Amino acid sequence: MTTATFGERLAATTDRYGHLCVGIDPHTYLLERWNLPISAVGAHEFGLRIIDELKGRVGIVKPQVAFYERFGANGYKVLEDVFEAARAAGLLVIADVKRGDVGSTLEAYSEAWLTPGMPLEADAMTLNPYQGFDTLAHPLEMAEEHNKGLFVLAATSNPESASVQTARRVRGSQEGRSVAGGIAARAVLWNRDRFAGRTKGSVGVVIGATVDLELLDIDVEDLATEPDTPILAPGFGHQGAAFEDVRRIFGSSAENVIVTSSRSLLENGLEGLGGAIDSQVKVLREAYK
Ligand SMILES: O=C(O)c1cc(=O)[nH]c(=O)n1[C@@H]1O[C@H](COP(=O)(O)O)[C@@H](O)[C@H]1O
Repeated sequence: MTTATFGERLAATTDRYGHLCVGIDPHTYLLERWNLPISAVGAHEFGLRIIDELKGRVGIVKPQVAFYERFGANGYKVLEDVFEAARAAGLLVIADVKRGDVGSTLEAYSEAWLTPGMPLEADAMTLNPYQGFDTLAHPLEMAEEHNKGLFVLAATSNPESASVQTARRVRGSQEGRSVAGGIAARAVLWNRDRFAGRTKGSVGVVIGATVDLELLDIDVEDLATEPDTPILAPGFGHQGAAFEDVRRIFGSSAENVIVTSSRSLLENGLEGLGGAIDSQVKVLREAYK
């Protein structure tokens, strides 16, 4: 039996559980609100309790590594446990690491997060392509080899991103596409090349739900051409985008969108988390009807 690609596993997960992905982001103020210590131990408890609460409700988690990394070696140790618990619970794990560097160094990052059997193995990782899309050669090959996924930052949700990502590239004397649009186009091309004949690609892009797609000149329809390009979409909830607008924002690509949500769920405390998840799942179910 051949192993399913990341894109296929992602589609099976969203078919079963819907499009919500819960971000595991143990901010200091959230650890305080959850009555947990501001330490690796607190971040450990936080992650495990969220995973417990998610079982059977949601299919995808996205631990934000920075909140663990700040506790040094202990932070990494407990992150390994959080990944293991998530995997044991049958969740797809997206390591939110946003790595980017020269190609030879990025190879080591991708070995850490994408190699089967490594302590920090995840199903997918986030990558920063702003040293040039071609620096991603190693993670792209490694993801294909191990049936992993990648999410490449294209149009990020933060307001500061526009100054870089809306910039137009110049081709001869012609104004070309936006920087973000160029990144998205490369991901689409990669999927067409490497996943031809499949319905889903495994190389996704990050497009914030808060961005102005017209200004960026990104046509999301291009991402919904088989093999579809998955979209990791932060910006819902705390950053201002409304969950009910997912179809309006992403059009025919909405089927391939992972709706990620962290603070707007986690601010409800452990007692309120289950209810908050259920209500976001319900709103999304309506939006996808
Ligand atoms: O890659 C990401 O997940 C990401 C990309 C982006 O453009 N914007 C963005 O907010 N994120 C991450 O998504 C999460 C958003 O958290 P909330 O705003 O609390 O839902 C954080 O972990 C961010 O690091």
